[in-house]
Amino acid sequence: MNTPLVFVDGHEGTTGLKIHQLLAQRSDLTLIQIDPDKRKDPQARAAMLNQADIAFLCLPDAASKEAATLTTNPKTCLIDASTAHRIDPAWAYGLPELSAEHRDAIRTSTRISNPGCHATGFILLAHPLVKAGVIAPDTVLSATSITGYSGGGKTMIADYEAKLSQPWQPDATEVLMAPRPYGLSLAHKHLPEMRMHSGLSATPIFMPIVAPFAQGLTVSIPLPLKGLNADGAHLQATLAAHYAGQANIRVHALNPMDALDGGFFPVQSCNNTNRVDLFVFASSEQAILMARLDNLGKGASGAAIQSMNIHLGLPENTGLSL
Ligand SMILES: NC(=O)C1=CN([C@@H]2O[C@H](COP(=O)(O)OP(=O)(O)OC[C@H]3O[C@@H](n4cnc5c(N)ncnc54)[C@H](OP(=O)(O)O)[C@@H]3O)[C@@H](O)[C@H]2O)C=CC1
Ligand SMILES: CC(=O)N[C@@H](CCC(=O)OP(=O)(O)O)C(=O)O
Repeated sequence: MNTPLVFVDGHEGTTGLKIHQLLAQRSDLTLIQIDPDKRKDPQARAAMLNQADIAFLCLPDAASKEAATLTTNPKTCLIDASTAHRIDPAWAYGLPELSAEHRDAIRTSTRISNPGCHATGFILLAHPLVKAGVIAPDTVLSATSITGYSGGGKTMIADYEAKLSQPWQPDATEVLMAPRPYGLSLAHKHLPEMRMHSGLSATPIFMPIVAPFAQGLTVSIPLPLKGLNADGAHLQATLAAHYAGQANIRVHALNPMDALDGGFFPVQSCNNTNRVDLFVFASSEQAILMARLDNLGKGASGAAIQSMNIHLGLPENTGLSL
């Protein structure tokens, strides 16, 4: 039997390597590889892209856009991990849990854009509440996201790991040992998709924070309840109803104090899974919504493989646990 041919453009990077590792174990696909000396040669890449049934683009934005123009075979399905096509209406947005239409678009489109890691958490929290009319579309939501340094790809990983392994150079390590807020130009690259795929008309205020651990991410959205016409129980029930039957999304009970570790929220508990955990912590006046995921799992490689499985009509097993 012919199995689908799968090519990973950028397979030596963080996202590409993980996709490769997860797919190498599968017998229902055939991985095809580019000559390592030609991995950035447009002609060699074009040949691989047009031979593949599925091509993952695990590249910087400019190289992803180039890959899209190099792909002329109408049968090749591109799954792009970069930011390049996430608000392009010609591309399906690879978050199948948002709606039946999203899942259908992933199945039928040959252009699929993989969501950003921070955006995945934010949109999974905000979309159902906007859709249900609990949050008005013109609300200016704010959000923070704490993430491990692997979210910054090879360069950031090398920087953290070189410096953290040099305790004899306290000046270098001390800066990285503290969490580092960024995105302070208020123009983080995930904002357009966060707004569009949540159904918001207003751009959220978003501050990501990178911290000295490799992997794991949690997005938090603070929400005043006054004027919302909803209490914490209603927020939790709305999320639970929206994601009922979605294997990759776990909506926790309201105020799950047992999910905390001595009162502290464990940011890394979805690591090495393709799962997102959603939480509502609420008092009578305020709520904090939280989404936890593995930035390399459901935030990148896991989500991309899930989209491939849906597109090919295969079981949704990504090789990561749920
Ligand atoms: N890391 C993460 O958690 C997430 C990353 N993403 C996105 O996925 C994409 C890949 O990210 P990530 O894996 O982290 O990045 P990395 O920097 O780890 O890897 C990118 C890879 O692309 C290669 N590359 C660069 N230009 C070209 C080119 N013209 N042709 C072929 N290969 C090229 C690089 O080569 P070289 O090895 O020579 O540098 C590198 O191997 C990015 O767009 C990123 O924003 C999305 C979600 C999460
Ligand atoms: C720590 C760090 O730098 N993280 C990256 C997000 C990683 C990611 O999701 O990148 P894509 O937008 O390409 O999907 C950032 O915030 O820019």
